[in-house]
Amino acid sequence: MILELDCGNSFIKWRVIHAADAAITAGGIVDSDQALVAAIGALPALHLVGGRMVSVRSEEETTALCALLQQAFAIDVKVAQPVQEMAGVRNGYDDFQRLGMDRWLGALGAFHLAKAACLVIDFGTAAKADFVAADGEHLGGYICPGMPLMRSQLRTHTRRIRYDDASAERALSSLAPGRSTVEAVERGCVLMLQGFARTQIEQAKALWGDDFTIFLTGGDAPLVHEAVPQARIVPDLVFVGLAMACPLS
Ligand SMILES: Nc1ncnc2c1ncn2[C@@H]1O[C@H](COP(=O)(O)OP(=O)(O)OP(=O)(O)O)[C@@H](O)[C@H]1O
Ligand SMILES: CC(C)(CO)[C@@H](O)C(=O)NCCC(=O)O
Ligand SMILES: [K+]
Repeated sequence: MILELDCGNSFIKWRVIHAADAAITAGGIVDSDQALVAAIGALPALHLVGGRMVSVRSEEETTALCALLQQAFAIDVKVAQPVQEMAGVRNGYDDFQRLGMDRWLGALGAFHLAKAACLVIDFGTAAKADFVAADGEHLGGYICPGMPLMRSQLRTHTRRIRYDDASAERALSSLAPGRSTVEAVERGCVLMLQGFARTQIEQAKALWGDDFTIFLTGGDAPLVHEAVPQARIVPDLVFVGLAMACPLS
């Protein structure tokens, strides 16, 4: 069994796969290193032989997590590293090392699945879009605040925007103009995300006509899907790229 980890800015997504056929045997989302060790440690019949990780956290945090996993489960965890080119995709940043590894692996995974021009839109803590042309050239992309950051900025910098998580969830049963603060904020932020997605698709159309595949990923992708029904939701797109960047055998 192999442990796979996607360490985002707010959450760690993890899963355990079989080495032989990549079948997923367990997985989850946690918000701390300790919760990760506890969740994995609680699995019955665990036989980890290795691990691979993508991290957008600092070098120190990433190294500390690898050490913790070595200590807890006696495994070496490979960390995906930036490269100029892989699997037919060429990194489009002026300095390839600066491109977020989650974005790079998402682009690799998408190009592998589409084998054609693709637009990857990832709605996590940050919202990001990346463009890969049909010849594998990564053209670059965009980064904006995602849903959690937009929400918390509004809460932090206004005095009268306050509401709890349960009412936030209820507010998203519709996107009609809000008749309460929670509805106005939650729906407004979702419309921002949808507008972001639509604008990226317009750009892709200008570049490639109708000849491209749209991938949606990240925890908040479902909030946007109704606005772009032609997109494929691939929640594990970063893991597809991770397997390509860190083959274990
Ligand atoms: N089971 C879940 N646990 C945590 N967050 C979830 C879950 N399902 C959906 N979400 C939503 O996903 C969002 C976080 O997305 P994601 O986990 O992709 O972020 P991240 O990887 O930490 O961020 P980034 O990729 O920008 O660094 C949150 O806004 C949250 O509302
Ligand atoms: C944009 C985030 C924070 C999204 O997780 C991550 O991809 C990152 O830290 N990127 C580095 C900056 C960049 O991609 O230009
Ligand atoms: K992420």
